[in-house]
Amino acid sequence: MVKFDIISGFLGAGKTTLVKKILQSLDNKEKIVLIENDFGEVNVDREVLEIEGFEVYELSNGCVCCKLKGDFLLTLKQLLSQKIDRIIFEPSGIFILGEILDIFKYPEISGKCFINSVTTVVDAQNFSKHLQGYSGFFENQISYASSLVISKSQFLNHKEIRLIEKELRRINLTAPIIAKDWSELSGPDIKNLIDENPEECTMPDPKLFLSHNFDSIGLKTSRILDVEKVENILETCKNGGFGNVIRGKGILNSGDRFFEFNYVDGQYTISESTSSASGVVSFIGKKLAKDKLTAAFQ
Ligand SMILES: Nc1nc2c(ncn2[C@@H]2O[C@H](COP(=O)(O)OP(=O)(O)OP(=O)(O)O)[C@@H](O)[C@H]2O)c(=O)[nH]1
Repeated sequence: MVKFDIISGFLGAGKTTLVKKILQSLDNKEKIVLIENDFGEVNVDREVLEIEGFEVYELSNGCVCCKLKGDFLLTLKQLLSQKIDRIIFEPSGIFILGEILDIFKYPEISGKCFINSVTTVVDAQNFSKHLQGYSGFFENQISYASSLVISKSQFLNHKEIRLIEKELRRINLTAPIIAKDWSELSGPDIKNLIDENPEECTMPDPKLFLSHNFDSIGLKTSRILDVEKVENILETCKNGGFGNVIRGKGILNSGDRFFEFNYVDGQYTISESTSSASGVVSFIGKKLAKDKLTAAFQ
């Protein structure tokens, strides 16, 4: 039977970062494929993961729990006709697990594949903001996790982390909670996350409905943009000049090198990229000023 591992978490929580760590920790004799679902029109994560040499199937411009559910079923059927051992699935940050469970009841899927784990990444830095602002998605993702992993814990003190753990335990009574700084996570820590779950995955009531009324914009650009220019754009995001930007990411060309940017709720980083597939940008938020964002990058 093919193992199906879900790495869930809200926008910008750290799913792709954890997927990379998981892939580096798993037995390299296993044939593993990835399904990346991005709410935006352009799938930046695919570019990031393919650089690392992994086989990635992309589902973009919507969420597999609603608009892309049919595409998800087709992709799954196609993958299960091949000889593989494990599928790692990174859903969009606004994914509702219950909405795809019926797919795992079809005999052609259930006879070949089972949900092995649901790991939810919880962003420590934005915990209160996400809990208050997007509680439907946020609590749903936490409550059905078989493991919870706190990301960006190094930005908070011990007491703040304990409070987050307490809140997580209120929402999910049983899942192990991992709050270590990710630079200290060992290979076995990561492998245990998805393969040693003490509890069987508890499956949610599939009737929960949450409206995906988020805006997104995906752009491809051949423009040469230097880092300072992109810093200015991200500062404008912070100040609300492009609407309410929740998440932004991209790979760009500064002329002599490629760089990646990551924007999550007012914080951003810019780092060097090994990608040669540059010129991709994606933003998700509410009431986005799409024309202004397009003009900034194109
Ligand atoms: N310092 C630090 N940064 C982290 C950690 N986890 C994630 N990040 C950063 O957070 C940003 C978002 O991480 P991703 O892994 O792309 O998050 P994601 O959940 O896949 O984001 P979506 O694309 O919205 O689905 C990146 O800049 C990461 O480097 C962490 O534990 N520590």
